[in-house]
Amino acid sequence: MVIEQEQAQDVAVRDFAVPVVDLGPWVDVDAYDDAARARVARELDAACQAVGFVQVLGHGVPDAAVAGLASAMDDFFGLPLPDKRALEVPANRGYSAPKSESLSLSLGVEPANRMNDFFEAFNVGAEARSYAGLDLDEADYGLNVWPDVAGFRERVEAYFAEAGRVARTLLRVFAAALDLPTGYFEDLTDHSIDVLRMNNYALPPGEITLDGELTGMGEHTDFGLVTVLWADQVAGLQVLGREGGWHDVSPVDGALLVNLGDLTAHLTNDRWMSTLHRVKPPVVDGRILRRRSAAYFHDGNVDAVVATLPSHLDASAWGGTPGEAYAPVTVRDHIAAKLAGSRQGRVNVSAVREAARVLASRD
Ligand SMILES: O=C(O)CCC(=O)C(=O)O
Ligand SMILES: [Fe+2]
Repeated sequence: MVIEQEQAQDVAVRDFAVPVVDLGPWVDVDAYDDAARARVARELDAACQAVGFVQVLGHGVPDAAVAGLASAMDDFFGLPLPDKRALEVPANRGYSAPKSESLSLSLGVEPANRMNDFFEAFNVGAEARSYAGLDLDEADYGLNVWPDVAGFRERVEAYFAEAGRVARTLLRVFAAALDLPTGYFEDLTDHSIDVLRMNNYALPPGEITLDGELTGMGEHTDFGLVTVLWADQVAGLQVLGREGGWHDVSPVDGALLVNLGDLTAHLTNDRWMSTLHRVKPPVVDGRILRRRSAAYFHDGNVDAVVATLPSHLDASAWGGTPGEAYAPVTVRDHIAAKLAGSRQGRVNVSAVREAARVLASRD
């Protein structure tokens, strides 16, 4: 019996793959028919159930926008540390120096070791004033700060607009995949808290003493509805499979990774997965290979209440408890609880289901 279980585990590890979905029919709408769009919705539904991570092609983001983002990141992260630290601000914006965030605390789990989260990041995002005509509070959104680097803001904003378009397109496909009208999520997202986090995984030059196993970014789930993740092809990203093992993930040429956040798990009562993931930078001769990624978080309107969809209240069909649903939560309260964990070192006791999965994966 034990051997059978081990063999099943081996097969699960071998067969793990992040599905590739071509979004073309939803991006280049005139070139495709409804049947093609329905097919994409079915593929996305299957991927969201099985893995919670997808690689999307046909997203329509020009190569030049991605190249511009990457070069802007290189220019910024190449600055001397004091110049970068001058852009540290209290809100979820600006610069975060290495080891200043602890993402596993956002789930209520103590980091497995003290070398956790060896990445630096720079965040920009939607500001309350981006949504003209709505009386929104800047404190809920945050104000951007920009480095004094020629063309940085233009390059980052160009990519930000493209990633936001992809995220909004994905929510239309999600609605179709969930048998809802395609505009269903617009009320939840028309003044969405969106943040682009540019990550740079690098150790300072010199010798490093490894204190336990090195982690680039601790295991976590993303907070919001959906994340559009550009990552270069340097190994490091790992995602937790349904069977409880960690798997390396590297995007195919031209693909953007997409993963679901907690709020989508809330909506679908865990039929779709807010998948745990982490980054393990490869250490070669005591040095980390540099790795870059940029995560566009599409989190939803600050005042939206996210509740399980009426069609998803009975979770028994996908292995859950009949009638069990997540408690409705506002986007504001959910994000605040998660950020208090990752940025202020406070354990987030409300993330019970995610924390249980992290702990199970360490056994
Ligand atoms: O670096 C990566 O590939 C993942 C980044 C990530 O998970 C995040 O920023 O939330
Ligand atoms: Fe993430």
